[in-house]
Amino acid sequence: MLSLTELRVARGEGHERHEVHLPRLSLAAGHVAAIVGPSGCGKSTLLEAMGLLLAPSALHSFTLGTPSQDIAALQRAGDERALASIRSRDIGFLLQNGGLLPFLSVRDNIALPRRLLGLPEHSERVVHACATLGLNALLNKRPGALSIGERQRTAFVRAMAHEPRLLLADEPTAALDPASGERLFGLIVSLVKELDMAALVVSHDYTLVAQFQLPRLAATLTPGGCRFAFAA
Ligand SMILES: Nc1ncnc2c1ncn2[C@@H]1O[C@H](COP(=O)(O)OP(=O)(O)OP(=O)(O)O)[C@@H](O)[C@H]1O
Repeated sequence: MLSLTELRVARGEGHERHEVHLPRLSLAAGHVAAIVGPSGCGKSTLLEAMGLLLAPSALHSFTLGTPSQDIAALQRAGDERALASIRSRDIGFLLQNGGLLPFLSVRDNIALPRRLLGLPEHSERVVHACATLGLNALLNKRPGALSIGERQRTAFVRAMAHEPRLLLADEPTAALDPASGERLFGLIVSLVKELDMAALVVSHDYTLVAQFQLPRLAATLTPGGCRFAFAA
């Protein structure tokens, strides 16, 4: 479902340059992996590169979906149109700051990805996710009137509303209490199975990562950066 080799992505310049290296990653449909590592090692950078928000400095191969799309070839060819289409249709991104549009209600923020793709607005999975995460009473509010945890839950539902092939979530439980965090992790794991998608979740919550038995893509510091590999 997702297969990638030799991804390098750099942040900063000169002696502040920090390079993230992912030698290989393979994720089967229906699986979730956690990205773990110390603050500043490059977890968000890795997620942004895989979400096609940040151009890699090197990439050998990157395929996604069934039938598979050759993302590395599109990047080499500079085919921005095809990459933008994959980004909006096949990838769901939950950013660390939520990234909700402040002038839209919770309902409209969640509806936006489906609207933009011309999909029917009603989705049983979205209705179920809103109910599971306790968002039903908040649907008419704007993000400015929500707590950070409520924004995070809304951003999660928006990221999965169009049923992407790949879900990328940056610390989705950072602002949640333990019970809400567990509900959100449970929902991610069950949705990913149900929809045969793949997901990468950056998390500092090792208790949840262990509880859901997620494989860990862990950081090792290297001179000038950091390398990610599955931990034993
Ligand atoms: N826009 C940017 N320009 C330059 N350097 C950046 C930028 N964003 C991040 N960095 C640097 O890149 C490195 C990796 O940052 P990144 O945010 O990916 O780490 P992280 O592991 O997600 O950290 P955290 O757990 O604190 O969120 C850090 O050294 C950071 O200072």
